[in-house]
Amino acid sequence: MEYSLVCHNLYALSASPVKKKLAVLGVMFLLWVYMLYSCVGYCSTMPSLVVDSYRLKEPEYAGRRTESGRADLMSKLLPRPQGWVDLESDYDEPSLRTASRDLSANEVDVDRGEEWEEARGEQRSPEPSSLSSFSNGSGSKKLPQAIIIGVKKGGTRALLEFLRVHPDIRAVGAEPHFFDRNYDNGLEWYR
Ligand SMILES: Nc1ncnc2c1ncn2[C@@H]1O[C@H](COP(=O)(O)OS(=O)(=O)O)[C@@H](OP(=O)(O)O)[C@H]1O
Repeated sequence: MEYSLVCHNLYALSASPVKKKLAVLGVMFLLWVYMLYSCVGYCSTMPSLVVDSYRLKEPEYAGRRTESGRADLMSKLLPRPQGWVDLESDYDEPSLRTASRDLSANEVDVDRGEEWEEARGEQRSPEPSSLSSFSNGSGSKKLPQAIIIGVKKGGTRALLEFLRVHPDIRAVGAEPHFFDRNYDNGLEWYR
């Protein structure tokens, strides 16, 4: 069909100036359609940049602008490495907790991935109160459950920032220097 149209346009070239212009326009239109067609085909072969709503069910988008929301999103988007150590201790499902703590049982990761995601989803909803209580000072004061110790320039800040991404981990903003500078202030100060 395109071939006959082109022939027709070529024939028209020898007719009159108006027909010549129409013929040129026709050829240009065909070229434009061809380019558009090629472009659409090329775009459809590109990998999609839209994050698959993979496991991010609609209601879970709520709160993505909060710190815990961003962290939750990151933890869902980043693949869990083999031998992932689950630092949380308050998940209800004992088998899941055992699995995530067992560094040698790498094979359970694949099978338990879905359970892990589900457990996280269930645990997230009552979560915001903990962070907000931390920021407004209304939360209970506790001694730390983990301490990062390292020499200067040993990468402790990087480790802290990686851990801080986890929504269930809270960390003080600045280094408290309890053991070297504030030990005399006692545990009450440390809380
Ligand atoms: N994974 C890894 N590999 C190599 N280097 C790393 C890594 N993580 C952190 N870093 C570098 O560690 C430096 C910061 O360490 P600290 O956070 O312990 O510094 S500080 O003493 O608390 O100020 C800092 O080095 P400088 O940029 O030279 O200061 C970081 O770039």
